[in-house]
Amino acid sequence: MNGLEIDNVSLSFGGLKAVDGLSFSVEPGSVFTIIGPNGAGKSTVFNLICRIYDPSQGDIRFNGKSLRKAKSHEVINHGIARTFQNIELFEHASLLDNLLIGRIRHGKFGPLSELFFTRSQMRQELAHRRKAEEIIEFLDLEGYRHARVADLPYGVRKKTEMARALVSEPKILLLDEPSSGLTSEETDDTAFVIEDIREVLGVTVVMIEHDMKLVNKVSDMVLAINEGRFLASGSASEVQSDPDVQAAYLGGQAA
Ligand SMILES: Nc1ncnc2c1ncn2[C@@H]1O[C@H](COP(=O)(O)OP(=O)(O)OP(=O)(O)O)[C@@H](O)[C@H]1O
Repeated sequence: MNGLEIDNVSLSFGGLKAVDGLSFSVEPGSVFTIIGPNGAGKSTVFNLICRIYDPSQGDIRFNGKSLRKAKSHEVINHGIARTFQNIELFEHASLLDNLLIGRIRHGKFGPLSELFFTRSQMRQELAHRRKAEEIIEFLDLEGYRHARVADLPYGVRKKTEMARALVSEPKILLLDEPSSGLTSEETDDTAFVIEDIREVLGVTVVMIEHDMKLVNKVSDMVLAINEGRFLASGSASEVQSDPDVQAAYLGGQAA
């Protein structure tokens, strides 16, 4: 199957089943949102996809190929990029340098060839810069190109993290709570950005999100989980009106 498949995956931390026999699939070209109360296992699912954790059972496939043998740093070579719940950038580097670091998977040269700056390396360097500039323009970040990330407002840093993931030209982008810490105006802007990522760049989006307004606006498909297990899936409104989902939110902290 094309797209991302999570097939009967489990992972425990000591006695706690963080993900428990979970299966779902993500259609290419869609925006797929995972919701669930705090501690439901959402970020653990992302960490399993990105090979930060190894599942104790089950398989994760992307375009039919198992990711189980991939190392975490190789996941990007499969066309999977992500952002984090807590922004993870090189704070003391400029926005542009952070984006150029995000191009690493496209580098074809070994350390020795770095000593000799050949014509093809120059062409590659130019291609990296062009891609970085294209994404800067796409996300309206032109004014911040040379600013140090640590000096940027929170919302812009969040966008920078998205940009850093996008310059790797992923097929699928995992967004961990893209609206967290944003103002409602910035969250509205994020909805447009996500739609453009899908429509203009043709990138599939899988997102973890608590803000139901954003979920309703952009999601083609929503999956609700609780205690690491499947609760419901369907359209945003179907999932939100599901009695099991409502009970899970009432049982825990509301999202
Ligand atoms: N590295 C870890 N070691 C031990 N327990 C962990 C670890 N990571 C997550 N957990 C536990 O696994 C469960 C699922 O955590 P996870 O972070 O995936 O939930 P979540 O749905 O992303 O929550 P939130 O919405 O609060 O971010 C929680 O009970 C959490 O405390």
